[in-house]
Amino acid sequence: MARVVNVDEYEDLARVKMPKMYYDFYAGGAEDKWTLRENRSAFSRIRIRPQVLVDVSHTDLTTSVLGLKIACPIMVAPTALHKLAHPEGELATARATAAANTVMVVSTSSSHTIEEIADTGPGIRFFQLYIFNKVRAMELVARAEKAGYKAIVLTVDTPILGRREDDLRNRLVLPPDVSMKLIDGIGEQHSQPTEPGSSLAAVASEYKDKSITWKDVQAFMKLTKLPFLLKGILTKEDALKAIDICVDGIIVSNHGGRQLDHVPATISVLEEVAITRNSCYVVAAAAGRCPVFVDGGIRRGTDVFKALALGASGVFVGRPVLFGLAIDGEQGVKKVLDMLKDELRTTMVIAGCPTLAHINRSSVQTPEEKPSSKL
Ligand SMILES: Cc1cc2nc3c(=O)[nH]c(=O)nc-3n(C[C@H](O)[C@H](O)[C@H](O)COP(=O)(O)O)c2cc1C
Ligand SMILES: CCCCCCC(=O)C(=O)O
Repeated sequence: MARVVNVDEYEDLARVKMPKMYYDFYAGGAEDKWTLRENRSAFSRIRIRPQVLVDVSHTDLTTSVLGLKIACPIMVAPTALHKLAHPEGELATARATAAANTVMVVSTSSSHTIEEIADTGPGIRFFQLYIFNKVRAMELVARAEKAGYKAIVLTVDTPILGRREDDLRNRLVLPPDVSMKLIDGIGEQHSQPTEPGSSLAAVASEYKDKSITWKDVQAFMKLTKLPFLLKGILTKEDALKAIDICVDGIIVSNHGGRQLDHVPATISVLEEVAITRNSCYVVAAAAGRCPVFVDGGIRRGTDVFKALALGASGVFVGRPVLFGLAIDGEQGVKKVLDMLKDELRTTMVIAGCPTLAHINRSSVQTPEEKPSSKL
Protein backbone atom coordinates (compact mmCIF):
# COMPACT_ATOMS: atom_id res chain seq x y z
CA MET A 1 0.00 0.00 0.00
CA ALA A 2 1.27 3.48 -0.87
CA ARG A 3 2.79 5.39 2.08
CA VAL A 4 0.63 8.47 2.11
CA VAL A 5 -0.18 10.66 5.08
CA ASN A 6 -2.94 12.84 3.66
CA VAL A 7 -5.57 12.54 0.95
CA ASP A 8 -3.91 15.00 -1.45
CA GLU A 9 -0.94 12.65 -1.74
CA TYR A 10 -3.24 10.05 -3.28
CA GLU A 11 -4.19 12.60 -5.93
CA ASP A 12 -0.49 13.28 -6.68
CA LEU A 13 0.09 9.56 -7.17
CA ALA A 14 -3.05 9.16 -9.29
CA ARG A 15 -1.99 12.00 -11.60
CA VAL A 16 1.11 9.97 -12.46
CA LYS A 17 -0.50 6.53 -12.55
CA MET A 18 -3.79 7.09 -14.35
CA PRO A 19 -4.20 7.62 -18.10
CA LYS A 20 -4.36 11.40 -18.58
CA MET A 21 -7.86 11.27 -20.11
CA TYR A 22 -9.32 9.63 -16.99
CA TYR A 23 -7.30 11.55 -14.44
CA ASP A 24 -8.50 14.75 -16.13
CA PHE A 25 -12.11 13.52 -16.07
CA TYR A 26 -11.90 12.89 -12.33
CA ALA A 27 -9.93 16.01 -11.39
CA GLY A 28 -11.43 18.49 -13.81
CA GLY A 29 -13.93 21.27 -13.44
CA ALA A 30 -16.08 23.56 -15.55
CA GLU A 31 -14.53 26.19 -17.83
CA ASP A 32 -11.91 28.29 -15.95
CA LYS A 33 -12.25 26.07 -12.84
CA TRP A 34 -12.75 29.13 -10.62
CA THR A 35 -15.39 27.33 -8.55
CA LEU A 36 -13.24 24.21 -8.39
CA ARG A 37 -10.40 26.23 -6.84
CA GLU A 38 -12.76 28.31 -4.71
CA ASN A 39 -14.19 25.16 -3.09
CA ARG A 40 -10.72 24.74 -1.54
CA SER A 41 -9.71 28.35 -0.95
CA ALA A 42 -12.94 29.24 0.84
CA PHE A 43 -12.10 26.67 3.52
CA SER A 44 -8.72 28.31 4.06
CA ARG A 45 -10.42 31.66 4.84
CA ILE A 46 -12.35 30.18 7.77
CA ARG A 47 -10.56 30.10 11.08
CA ILE A 48 -11.03 27.70 13.96
CA ARG A 49 -11.60 29.11 17.45
CA PRO A 50 -10.27 26.50 19.90
CA GLN A 51 -11.45 26.22 23.50
CA VAL A 52 -8.71 25.13 25.91
CA LEU A 53 -8.79 23.20 29.20
CA VAL A 54 -11.69 21.01 28.16
CA ASP A 55 -11.66 17.32 29.12
CA VAL A 56 -10.94 15.62 25.81
CA SER A 57 -9.75 12.31 27.22
CA HIS A 58 -12.70 10.56 25.53
CA THR A 59 -13.92 11.44 22.06
CA ASP A 60 -17.02 10.37 20.18
CA LEU A 61 -17.36 10.94 16.45
CA THR A 62 -20.42 8.77 15.89
CA THR A 63 -23.54 10.31 14.47
CA SER A 64 -26.87 9.42 12.87
CA VAL A 65 -27.92 10.20 9.34
CA LEU A 66 -31.61 9.71 8.56
CA GLY A 67 -31.77 7.61 11.71
CA LEU A 68 -28.85 5.37 10.67
CA LYS A 69 -25.88 5.26 13.00
CA ILE A 70 -22.49 5.79 11.33
CA ALA A 71 -18.91 5.96 12.61
CA CYS A 72 -18.38 9.62 11.79
CA PRO A 73 -20.02 12.38 9.72
CA ILE A 74 -17.83 11.76 6.65
CA MET A 75 -19.61 9.97 3.78
CA VAL A 76 -18.87 8.98 0.19
CA ALA A 77 -20.38 11.23 -2.51
CA PRO A 78 -21.80 9.72 -5.70
CA THR A 79 -19.21 9.68 -8.46
CA ALA A 80 -19.31 8.12 -11.90
CA LEU A 81 -17.38 5.19 -13.30
CA HIS A 82 -15.14 3.86 -10.51
CA LYS A 83 -13.84 1.24 -12.93
CA LEU A 84 -11.79 3.99 -14.60
CA ALA A 85 -9.80 4.01 -11.35
CA HIS A 86 -9.65 0.31 -10.54
CA PRO A 87 -10.88 -2.96 -12.09
CA GLU A 88 -13.05 -3.67 -9.03
CA GLY A 89 -14.67 -0.25 -9.35
CA GLU A 90 -17.63 0.48 -7.09
CA LEU A 91 -17.41 -3.01 -5.56
CA ALA A 92 -14.13 -2.09 -3.88
CA THR A 93 -15.51 1.30 -2.82
CA ALA A 94 -18.60 -0.35 -1.36
CA ARG A 95 -16.58 -2.82 0.69
CA ALA A 96 -14.25 -0.11 2.01
CA THR A 97 -17.11 2.24 2.88
CA ALA A 98 -18.93 -0.53 4.71
CA ALA A 99 -15.72 -1.36 6.62
CA ALA A 100 -15.49 2.30 7.61
CA ASN A 101 -19.10 2.08 8.77
CA THR A 102 -20.32 5.05 6.82
CA VAL A 103 -22.64 5.86 3.91
CA MET A 104 -21.83 5.31 0.24
CA VAL A 105 -23.99 7.12 -2.30
CA VAL A 106 -24.05 5.00 -5.46
CA SER A 107 -24.25 6.98 -8.73
CA THR A 108 -26.63 6.43 -11.63
CA SER A 109 -23.42 6.60 -13.69
CA SER A 110 -21.83 3.65 -11.87
CA SER A 111 -19.79 1.07 -13.71
CA HIS A 112 -21.51 -1.70 -11.68
CA THR A 113 -25.20 -2.34 -11.21
CA ILE A 114 -27.23 -1.48 -8.11
CA GLU A 115 -27.52 -5.19 -7.34
CA GLU A 116 -23.83 -6.04 -7.85
CA ILE A 117 -22.90 -3.30 -5.39
CA ALA A 118 -25.51 -4.49 -2.87
CA ASP A 119 -24.15 -8.04 -3.19
CA THR A 120 -20.76 -6.96 -1.78
CA GLY A 121 -22.33 -7.38 1.66
CA PRO A 122 -23.97 -5.31 4.35
CA GLY A 123 -23.45 -1.56 4.22
CA ILE A 124 -25.44 1.66 4.30
CA ARG A 125 -26.04 2.74 0.70
CA PHE A 126 -28.06 5.56 -0.82
CA PHE A 127 -28.89 5.69 -4.52
CA GLN A 128 -28.15 8.87 -6.51
CA LEU A 129 -30.65 9.45 -9.26
CA TYR A 130 -30.22 11.15 -12.62
CA ILE A 131 -33.45 11.28 -14.58
CA PHE A 132 -32.68 10.34 -18.19
CA ASN A 133 -36.32 9.48 -18.70
CA LYS A 134 -39.02 9.11 -16.10
CA VAL A 135 -39.80 5.46 -16.75
CA ARG A 136 -36.15 4.42 -16.47
CA ALA A 137 -35.77 6.55 -13.34
CA MET A 138 -38.77 4.91 -11.68
CA GLU A 139 -37.30 1.48 -12.45
CA LEU A 140 -33.97 2.47 -10.90
CA VAL A 141 -35.68 3.75 -7.74
CA ALA A 142 -37.61 0.47 -7.44
CA ARG A 143 -34.41 -1.56 -7.94
CA ALA A 144 -32.56 0.45 -5.30
CA GLU A 145 -35.41 0.01 -2.86
CA LYS A 146 -35.51 -3.75 -3.50
CA ALA A 147 -31.73 -4.06 -3.11
CA GLY A 148 -31.86 -2.51 0.37
CA TYR A 149 -30.62 1.01 -0.35
CA LYS A 150 -31.66 3.40 2.40
CA ALA A 151 -32.36 6.67 0.58
CA ILE A 152 -32.70 8.31 -2.82
CA VAL A 153 -30.49 11.30 -3.62
CA LEU A 154 -31.80 13.25 -6.61
CA THR A 155 -29.12 15.40 -8.20
CA VAL A 156 -30.72 18.65 -9.33
CA ASP A 157 -27.79 20.62 -10.73
CA THR A 158 -27.21 18.68 -13.92
CA PRO A 159 -29.75 19.25 -16.72
CA ILE A 160 -26.70 18.90 -18.97
CA LEU A 161 -23.03 18.44 -18.09
CA GLY A 162 -20.96 21.52 -17.37
CA ARG A 163 -18.41 22.56 -19.95
CA ARG A 164 -15.33 20.61 -18.90
CA GLU A 165 -12.72 21.71 -21.33
CA ASP A 166 -10.17 19.03 -20.43
CA ASP A 167 -12.71 16.41 -21.48
CA LEU A 168 -13.46 18.27 -24.70
CA ARG A 169 -9.77 18.58 -25.50
CA ASN A 170 -9.08 14.93 -24.63
CA ARG A 171 -12.18 13.79 -26.55
CA LEU A 172 -13.20 11.76 -23.55
CA VAL A 173 -14.32 8.27 -24.44
CA LEU A 174 -14.71 5.19 -22.24
CA PRO A 175 -12.48 2.14 -22.63
CA PRO A 176 -14.29 -0.91 -24.11
CA ASP A 177 -14.48 -2.75 -20.77
CA VAL A 178 -16.12 0.14 -18.85
CA SER A 179 -19.67 1.37 -19.19
CA MET A 180 -22.38 3.04 -17.16
CA LYS A 181 -24.26 -0.16 -16.42
CA LEU A 182 -27.43 1.51 -15.19
CA ILE A 183 -27.95 3.57 -18.30
CA ASP A 184 -26.68 1.02 -20.81
CA GLY A 185 -28.40 1.37 -24.13
CA ILE A 186 -28.80 5.12 -23.79
CA GLY A 187 -26.69 6.92 -26.36
CA GLU A 188 -24.59 4.00 -27.56
CA GLN A 189 -23.90 5.85 -30.78
CA HIS A 190 -21.86 8.32 -28.71
CA SER A 191 -19.30 5.76 -27.62
CA GLN A 192 -16.92 7.62 -29.92
CA PRO A 193 -16.76 11.38 -29.42
CA THR A 194 -17.72 13.83 -32.08
CA GLU A 195 -15.01 16.26 -32.98
CA PRO A 196 -13.96 17.90 -30.68
CA GLY A 197 -16.04 16.60 -27.81
CA SER A 198 -16.71 14.44 -24.80
CA SER A 199 -18.86 11.38 -25.34
CA LEU A 200 -20.32 11.71 -21.82
CA ALA A 201 -21.34 15.32 -22.35
CA ALA A 202 -22.94 14.37 -25.66
CA VAL A 203 -25.00 11.58 -24.08
CA ALA A 204 -26.10 13.79 -21.20
CA SER A 205 -27.00 16.66 -23.47
CA GLU A 206 -29.02 14.52 -25.85
CA TYR A 207 -30.73 12.08 -23.48
CA LYS A 208 -31.15 13.68 -20.05
CA ASP A 209 -34.64 14.92 -19.30
CA LYS A 210 -34.17 18.68 -19.07
CA SER A 211 -37.81 19.44 -18.31
CA ILE A 212 -37.74 18.30 -14.66
CA THR A 213 -39.24 20.82 -12.21
CA TRP A 214 -40.20 20.91 -8.53
CA LYS A 215 -43.58 19.38 -9.50
CA ASP A 216 -41.86 16.31 -10.95
CA VAL A 217 -39.73 15.97 -7.84
CA GLN A 218 -42.87 15.93 -5.71
CA ALA A 219 -44.33 13.22 -7.93
CA PHE A 220 -41.13 11.18 -7.71
CA MET A 221 -41.08 11.44 -3.94
CA LYS A 222 -44.49 9.74 -3.87
CA LEU A 223 -43.12 6.74 -5.76
CA THR A 224 -40.82 5.60 -2.99
CA LYS A 225 -41.02 4.94 0.70
CA LEU A 226 -37.35 5.80 1.01
CA PRO A 227 -36.16 9.13 2.37
CA PHE A 228 -35.58 11.58 -0.47
CA LEU A 229 -32.68 14.06 -0.56
CA LEU A 230 -31.89 16.80 -3.06
CA LYS A 231 -28.25 17.29 -4.06
CA GLY A 232 -27.08 20.49 -5.71
CA ILE A 233 -28.83 23.24 -3.73
CA LEU A 234 -26.83 26.48 -3.44
CA THR A 235 -29.34 29.14 -2.40
CA LYS A 236 -31.65 29.82 0.48
CA GLU A 237 -34.55 30.26 -1.97
CA ASP A 238 -34.14 26.73 -3.31
CA ALA A 239 -33.63 25.36 0.20
CA LEU A 240 -37.00 26.82 1.17
CA LYS A 241 -38.65 25.26 -1.88
CA ALA A 242 -37.10 21.91 -0.94
CA ILE A 243 -38.41 22.21 2.59
CA ASP A 244 -41.83 23.18 1.23
CA ILE A 245 -42.08 19.90 -0.65
CA CYS A 246 -40.88 18.07 2.49
CA VAL A 247 -37.59 16.56 1.33
CA ASP A 248 -35.75 14.54 3.94
CA GLY A 249 -32.41 16.23 3.41
CA ILE A 250 -30.53 18.79 1.38
CA ILE A 251 -26.99 18.43 0.06
CA VAL A 252 -25.35 21.78 -0.56
CA SER A 253 -23.24 21.02 -3.61
CA ASN A 254 -21.85 22.62 -6.75
CA HIS A 255 -20.95 19.20 -8.12
CA GLY A 256 -17.32 19.66 -7.17
CA GLY A 257 -17.03 22.71 -9.45
CA ARG A 258 -17.90 20.61 -12.50
CA GLN A 259 -21.18 22.18 -13.50
CA LEU A 260 -21.46 25.98 -13.51
CA ASP A 261 -18.26 27.93 -13.11
CA HIS A 262 -18.47 31.03 -10.89
CA VAL A 263 -21.09 29.66 -8.53
CA PRO A 264 -19.82 30.12 -4.98
CA ALA A 265 -17.85 27.64 -2.93
CA THR A 266 -20.23 25.36 -1.09
CA ILE A 267 -18.77 26.13 2.33
CA SER A 268 -19.46 29.83 1.77
CA VAL A 269 -23.18 29.29 1.12
CA LEU A 270 -23.75 26.51 3.63
CA GLU A 271 -24.87 28.83 6.36
CA GLU A 272 -27.34 30.57 4.08
CA VAL A 273 -28.90 27.18 3.42
CA ALA A 274 -28.43 25.49 6.76
CA ILE A 275 -29.73 28.48 8.64
CA THR A 276 -33.13 27.96 7.03
CA ARG A 277 -33.55 25.06 9.43
CA ASN A 278 -33.64 27.41 12.35
CA SER A 279 -34.91 30.70 11.01
CA CYS A 280 -38.34 31.52 12.37
CA TYR A 281 -40.23 31.51 9.08
CA VAL A 282 -39.41 27.92 8.14
CA VAL A 283 -38.87 26.20 11.44
CA ALA A 284 -42.37 24.76 11.50
CA ALA A 285 -41.97 23.30 8.00
CA ALA A 286 -38.48 21.94 8.63
CA ALA A 287 -39.04 20.98 12.26
CA GLY A 288 -35.62 19.43 12.55
CA ARG A 289 -36.60 16.96 9.87
CA CYS A 290 -34.40 18.32 7.14
CA PRO A 291 -30.72 17.86 7.79
CA VAL A 292 -28.35 19.84 5.58
CA PHE A 293 -25.17 18.22 4.27
CA VAL A 294 -22.35 19.67 2.20
CA ASP A 295 -19.75 18.48 -0.30
CA GLY A 296 -17.03 20.13 -2.36
CA GLY A 297 -13.32 20.53 -1.62
CA ILE A 298 -13.29 18.59 1.63
CA ARG A 299 -9.71 17.32 1.95
CA ARG A 300 -8.92 17.74 5.64
CA GLY A 301 -10.45 16.95 9.01
CA THR A 302 -10.35 20.69 9.68
CA ASP A 303 -12.65 21.17 6.64
CA VAL A 304 -15.13 18.71 8.12
CA PHE A 305 -14.96 20.52 11.47
CA LYS A 306 -15.65 23.88 9.77
CA ALA A 307 -18.62 22.46 7.86
CA LEU A 308 -20.14 21.02 11.04
CA ALA A 309 -19.61 24.34 12.83
CA LEU A 310 -21.48 26.13 10.04
CA GLY A 311 -24.52 23.89 10.34
CA ALA A 312 -23.88 20.74 8.31
CA SER A 313 -25.08 17.44 9.73
CA GLY A 314 -22.37 15.67 7.77
CA VAL A 315 -20.16 15.92 4.70
CA PHE A 316 -19.58 13.96 1.52
CA VAL A 317 -16.24 13.48 -0.24
CA GLY A 318 -15.89 12.82 -3.95
CA ARG A 319 -12.48 12.89 -5.65
CA PRO A 320 -10.33 11.73 -2.69
CA VAL A 321 -12.20 8.41 -2.74
CA LEU A 322 -11.55 8.00 -6.48
CA PHE A 323 -7.84 8.73 -6.10
CA GLY A 324 -7.48 6.38 -3.12
CA LEU A 325 -9.23 3.73 -5.21
CA ALA A 326 -6.92 4.36 -8.17
CA ILE A 327 -3.78 3.82 -6.09
CA ASP A 328 -4.69 1.20 -3.51
CA GLY A 329 -8.11 -0.19 -4.46
CA GLU A 330 -10.37 -1.08 -1.55
CA GLN A 331 -7.60 -0.40 0.99
CA GLY A 332 -7.01 3.02 -0.54
CA VAL A 333 -10.63 4.05 -0.12
CA LYS A 334 -10.59 2.82 3.46
CA LYS A 335 -7.39 4.72 4.11
CA VAL A 336 -8.87 7.95 2.70
CA LEU A 337 -11.87 7.64 5.01
CA ASP A 338 -9.64 6.72 7.97
CA MET A 339 -7.24 9.62 7.39
CA LEU A 340 -10.08 12.15 7.23
CA LYS A 341 -11.65 10.68 10.35
CA ASP A 342 -8.33 10.73 12.25
CA GLU A 343 -7.76 14.35 11.21
CA LEU A 344 -11.26 15.26 12.38
CA ARG A 345 -10.58 13.61 15.74
CA THR A 346 -7.28 15.48 16.09
CA THR A 347 -9.02 18.76 15.28
CA MET A 348 -11.77 18.10 17.79
CA VAL A 349 -9.33 17.21 20.58
CA ILE A 350 -7.12 20.26 20.09
CA ALA A 351 -10.12 22.58 19.58
CA GLY A 352 -11.70 21.34 22.83
CA CYS A 353 -14.64 19.48 21.31
CA PRO A 354 -14.80 15.89 22.59
CA THR A 355 -18.06 15.18 20.74
CA LEU A 356 -19.74 16.48 17.60
CA ALA A 357 -22.30 18.23 19.78
CA HIS A 358 -19.51 20.44 21.15
CA ILE A 359 -18.84 21.85 17.67
CA ASN A 360 -20.97 24.94 17.21
CA ARG A 361 -21.15 28.25 15.42
CA SER A 362 -18.67 29.86 17.78
CA SER A 363 -16.10 27.18 16.93
CA VAL A 364 -15.25 29.06 13.73
CA GLN A 365 -14.85 32.57 12.43
CA THR A 366 -15.75 33.39 8.82
CA PRO A 367 -14.23 36.25 6.80
CA GLU A 368 -17.50 38.22 7.16
CA GLU A 369 -17.11 38.30 10.94
CA LYS A 370 -15.15 41.11 12.44
CA PRO A 371 -11.78 39.77 13.54
CA SER A 372 -11.10 40.42 17.21
CA SER A 373 -7.56 41.48 16.32
CA LYS A 374 -5.99 42.98 13.23
CA LEU A 375 -2.80 40.95 13.79
C1 LIG B 1 -15.42 12.15 -11.47
C2 LIG B 1 -16.66 12.65 -10.80
C3 LIG B 1 -17.88 12.08 -11.12
C4 LIG B 1 -19.04 12.53 -10.51
N1 LIG B 1 -20.21 11.90 -10.79
C5 LIG B 1 -21.33 12.29 -10.16
C6 LIG B 1 -22.53 11.60 -10.39
O1 LIG B 1 -22.59 10.63 -11.14
N2 LIG B 1 -23.64 12.04 -9.74
C7 LIG B 1 -23.61 13.12 -8.91
O2 LIG B 1 -24.64 13.50 -8.35
N3 LIG B 1 -22.47 13.78 -8.66
C8 LIG B 1 -21.33 13.38 -9.26
N4 LIG B 1 -20.18 14.01 -8.98
C9 LIG B 1 -20.15 15.11 -7.98
C10 LIG B 1 -19.89 14.54 -6.58
O3 LIG B 1 -21.00 13.84 -6.10
C11 LIG B 1 -19.60 15.64 -5.57
O4 LIG B 1 -20.61 16.61 -5.63
C12 LIG B 1 -18.23 16.31 -5.75
O5 LIG B 1 -17.28 15.42 -6.25
C13 LIG B 1 -17.75 16.85 -4.40
O6 LIG B 1 -16.57 17.53 -4.54
P1 LIG B 1 -15.12 16.91 -4.23
O7 LIG B 1 -14.79 15.99 -5.36
O8 LIG B 1 -14.27 18.13 -4.21
O9 LIG B 1 -15.18 16.19 -2.90
C14 LIG B 1 -19.00 13.59 -9.59
C15 LIG B 1 -17.76 14.16 -9.26
C16 LIG B 1 -16.61 13.69 -9.85
C17 LIG B 1 -15.30 14.30 -9.45
C1 LIG C 1 -23.96 10.55 -19.45
C2 LIG C 1 -23.87 10.59 -17.99
C3 LIG C 1 -22.88 11.51 -17.51
C4 LIG C 1 -22.35 11.15 -16.18
C5 LIG C 1 -21.64 12.26 -15.57
C6 LIG C 1 -21.25 12.01 -14.19
C7 LIG C 1 -21.12 13.28 -13.45
O1 LIG C 1 -22.03 13.70 -12.81
C8 LIG C 1 -19.90 14.03 -13.50
O2 LIG C 1 -19.80 15.03 -12.78
O3 LIG C 1 -19.00 13.68 -14.26
